[in-house]
Amino acid sequence: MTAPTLKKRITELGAELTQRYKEEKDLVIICTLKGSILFVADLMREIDLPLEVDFISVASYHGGLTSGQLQVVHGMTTQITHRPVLIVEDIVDTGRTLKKLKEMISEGNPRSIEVCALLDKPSRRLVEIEADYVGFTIEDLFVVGYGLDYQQRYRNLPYIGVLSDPQ
Ligand SMILES: O=P(O)(O)OC[C@H]1O[C@H](OP(=O)(O)OP(=O)(O)O)[C@H](O)[C@@H]1O
Ligand code: HPA
Ligand SMILES: [Mg+2]
Repeated sequence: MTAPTLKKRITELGAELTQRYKEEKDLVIICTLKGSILFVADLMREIDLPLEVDFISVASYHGGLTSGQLQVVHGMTTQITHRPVLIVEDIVDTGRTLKKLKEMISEGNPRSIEVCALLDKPSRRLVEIEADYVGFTIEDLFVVGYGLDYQQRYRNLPYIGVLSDPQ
């Protein structure tokens, strides 16, 4: 996925989300660190509404290729009670991260919780969960770039590519 392809799709997602949330007040965007930082930075500039952004740090891949235990490394401070929450994720793979995250966030009693994921790998799903807005549906390939890492590398690539020969 080239940088212009990403930009075009993110512009579309931003317009869709602007329509979705325009009647609501107090939108909170929750970005999952670290993978979603580039995506949220671009997406929030395409949402033409007042909003608040916060970050939550959860890690399940621990830098590698396979998903393990979900760890909350850094929580968020924003009050989300009775507010519409949009979780922004870079990728939904097995779905474990998102499922846990949604459970945790719903404990804060928000008005609604929706998920916008840049990438969706449905063929890898191990738990039942779907994002409400998806940028691209992809095959079962390990991808890097535009925030996504392999052992903490490649996040700074401006495009998304397939990791060809993981070491
Ligand atoms: O659907 P799953 O199989 O749970 O995988 C998806 C999650 O895994 C990755 O995070 P990671 O744990 O690698 O942390 P990072 O964002 O800091 O790279 C990715 O950013 C998603 O949050
Ligand atoms: O394909 C992927 N790439 C990088 N990080 C990931 N976390 C889950 N799936 C992936
Ligand atoms: Mg990672």
